[in-house]
Amino acid sequence: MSELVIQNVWKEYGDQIVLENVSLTVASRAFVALVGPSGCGKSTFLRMLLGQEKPTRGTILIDGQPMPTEPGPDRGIVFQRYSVFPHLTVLGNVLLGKEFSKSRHKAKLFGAARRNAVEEARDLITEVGLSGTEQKYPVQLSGGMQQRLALAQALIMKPKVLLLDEPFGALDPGIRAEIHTLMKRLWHETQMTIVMVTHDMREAFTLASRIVAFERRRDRPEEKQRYGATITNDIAIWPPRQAGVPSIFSPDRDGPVAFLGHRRDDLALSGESSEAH
Ligand SMILES: Nc1ncnc2c1ncn2[C@@H]1O[C@H](COP(=O)(O)OP(=O)(O)OP(=O)(O)O)[C@@H](O)[C@H]1O
Repeated sequence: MSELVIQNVWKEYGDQIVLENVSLTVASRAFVALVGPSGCGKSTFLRMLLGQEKPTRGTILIDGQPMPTEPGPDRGIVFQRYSVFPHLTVLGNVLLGKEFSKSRHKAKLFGAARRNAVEEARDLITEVGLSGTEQKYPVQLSGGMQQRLALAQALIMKPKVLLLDEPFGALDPGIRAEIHTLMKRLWHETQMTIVMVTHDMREAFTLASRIVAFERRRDRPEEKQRYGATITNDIAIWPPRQAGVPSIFSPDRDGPVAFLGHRRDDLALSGESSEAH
């Protein structure tokens, strides 16, 4: 639901140039997969989109505004591991964002606000296929279930942009395929803009609307530290994919789109309808 504009971004750590002159416009409701060799700066790039790291040079705009210098509720993130809190139950993990957004220090909700938040959290837990696990702790869940929980935890804040750092990298192939189907459905329902780092090209082609490859163009080993990675390939998936518009061409097309609360308002106005697809 948000456009990201990255303009001539460089990232350096001391003498090391990690990213060199990266420019990229990510359309609203796109699903971009970032691929590239290990250590080329994909996670660093994602952290800049989160607002956790600042570019050394260049600008990042979100919906035309400079990227805030701190993570905020409009940007969610899921990592390969450690996205969820081990000492909180499933319900507690999903509620956490809501609690912090109400009271940074106490992180508690009361009365009707709590009841509404609990209801919303339970709906989301059901949505990601974890119904019945509300009182369990992450250690009692499988890896795939923990990643479903991490998605619910990120989604409760209704982020406009979801950042995924190899979220399914540690999962077995079968579990991964299941969670891919969920991920696609959630993308269509929420119509978020998604940027996902992955090492798995099959995953990139299964999920993304666009694949962007980072690499060091100039690669003289003796000068490696002095060159950063930049975009060397940019592939648009055909037939085009867009959140909210499941494709009839896709062999693994998702079921009907239900919309998770933050439906794109102009969908009805433009006469588009998910039922038509
Ligand atoms: N906070 C930091 N301080 C100093 N150097 C850093 C920092 N974060 C990342 N780097 C360096 O930046 C480079 C890129 O790291 P990054 O984790 O972004 O790569 P990546 O492409 O995501 O790698 P991988 O695919 O292996 O996860 C690495 O050489 C890393 O050591």
